[in-house]
Amino acid sequence: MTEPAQIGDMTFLGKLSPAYQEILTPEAVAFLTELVREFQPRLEQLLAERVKRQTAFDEGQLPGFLPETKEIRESDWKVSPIPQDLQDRRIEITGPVDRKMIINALNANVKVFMADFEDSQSPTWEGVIEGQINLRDANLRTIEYTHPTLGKKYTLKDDPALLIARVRGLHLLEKHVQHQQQSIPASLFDFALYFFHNWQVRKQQGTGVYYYIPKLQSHHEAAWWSDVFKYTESRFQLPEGTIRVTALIETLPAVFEMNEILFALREHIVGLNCGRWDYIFSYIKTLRNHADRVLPDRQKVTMDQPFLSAYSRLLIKTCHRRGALAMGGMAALIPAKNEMANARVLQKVREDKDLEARNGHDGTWIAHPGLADTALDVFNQFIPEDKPNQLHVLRDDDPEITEGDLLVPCPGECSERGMRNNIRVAIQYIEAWINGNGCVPIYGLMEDAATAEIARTSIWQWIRHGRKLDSGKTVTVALFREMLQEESLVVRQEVGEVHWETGKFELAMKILDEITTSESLVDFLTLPAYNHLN
Ligand SMILES: CC(=O)SCCNC(=O)CCNC(=O)[C@H](O)C(C)(C)COP(=O)(O)OP(=O)(O)OC[C@H]1O[C@@H](n2cnc3c(N)ncnc32)[C@H](O)[C@@H]1OP(=O)(O)O
Ligand SMILES: O=CC(=O)O
Ligand SMILES: [Mg+2]
Repeated sequence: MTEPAQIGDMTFLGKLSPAYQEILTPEAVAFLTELVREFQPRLEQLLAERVKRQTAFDEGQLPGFLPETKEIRESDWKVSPIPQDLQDRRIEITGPVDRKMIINALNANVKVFMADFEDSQSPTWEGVIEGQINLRDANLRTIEYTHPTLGKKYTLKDDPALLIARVRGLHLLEKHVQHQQQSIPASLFDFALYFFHNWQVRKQQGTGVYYYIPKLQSHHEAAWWSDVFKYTESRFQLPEGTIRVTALIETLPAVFEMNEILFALREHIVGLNCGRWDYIFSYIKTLRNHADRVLPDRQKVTMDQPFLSAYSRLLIKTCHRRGALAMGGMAALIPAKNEMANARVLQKVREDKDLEARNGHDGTWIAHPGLADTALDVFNQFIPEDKPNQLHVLRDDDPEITEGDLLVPCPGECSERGMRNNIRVAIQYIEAWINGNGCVPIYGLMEDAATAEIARTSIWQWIRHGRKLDSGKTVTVALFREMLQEESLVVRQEVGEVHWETGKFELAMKILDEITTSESLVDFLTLPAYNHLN
């Protein structure tokens, strides 16, 4: 156990090595403390609003466009002009803030690297502080890494990709840091430290400080972020717009407030992103009590399903009308080692990216450098090399996208195979996460916090509504528990006895059991899992 340490008004419960103290300087901590004092109380109110709103959905209401903000949706306005270096984002690679991955990502054949403190990062104390060290070194361009056993050296190429940092969601706390005996918001922790240590060097490089913000549920939350940005710029006497942000639209309530979110953040926002995996998770979570909107096997829930197609097309239409970029999402496929299997992966990625580019997205995400050339090839067919984006695609002639289009039930079967697959994925993902690894390849797919949420909430929802599987069995707690035992044996065989014995699989199964059989749906699996993280 590390002894608590005091820096200014903050108490630190995680270790403070000399390298960590370069990040947690008294000045950086003073800035973080100001933000916490100024913004944590309002954040708590916003989180309470989420609960109130969910109660209404649970009682039968459906999310929809807000009558009180009609004027914002219907009037003409645009977001601030997009800075030059953010205009061409046709391919963005994403990945956790691991040192080697950061170098590989910045060297990949992409325009942008989204450095992730969120879905793909398990927030151990070491992970989040070393992530800040790594990003500082990346911005300084001094970042290097030598593999401890292979001796392979990693350095940055001359023209690395543009770096955008994604901070943790508003619901998460950073338990290793306390202000007045209370854990502080993880979002402010990530935001403040990244800003403090990087604005100067980025200014010298002629650029701004760029962020992705995740999991917004309302335009009030966007307004909160806007005030955080304005406070920060004024505190450091920087021009408005030094901070630039792309917001993920990855919750069902937020899709009805895209205009309002852009408007609330109009001085700082440059685009919205279709975070499809959290969006699917949010569709399940928001409509948890709606028996007519239960989702089928997750393999069936693809971007060509009408409700997801409407989401992508409305996001593009809304963004382009307002002068903002409309980023696509993640295909979740990763290269296979076998050549034939890899050809199939690349073909699927090509099809997924083709749909996005054809819809009018300005760029897309990839999970692995091995997919960069394929995704780039597709987007280059829609965006010639001398053009930065597809902002000219206004989709004005499209039929109106209605509330009904965004909420339309998704057809498809709930299969026993799908349920068993969800169980095996969830066990393995939770086990990796509580061991400090937030993104893992499982059965040829990239699994992160968002995709794992779909796996576990699907089962919860199938239990809740007594779904019948293709095998004729009805999904109940007892059936889930029987399958959990059976599938754990499969996982045990797949990962091998040594990994099973040295890993935390039993604990992962216990967490999965708790969050799947609970009467009310646990908001995020990372909340109970965080209690088990160092
Ligand atoms: C829903 C969402 O939020 S999506 C966004 C969040 N998710 C992500 O960012 C996913 C990021 N991707 C990853 O973490 C990884 O690709 C994984 C875990 C899925 C697979 O990783 P690995 O098993 O290491 O893949 P693999 O062995 O094929 O890697 C080959 C090389 O590519 C590198 N690599 C793989 N993915 C990435 C990446 N996203 N960024 C940079 N480098 C990468 C590896 O570090 C490795 O480098 P090396 O040869 O120098 O050792
Ligand atoms: O963050 C992205 C997502 O798909 O979720
Ligand atoms: Mg997400």
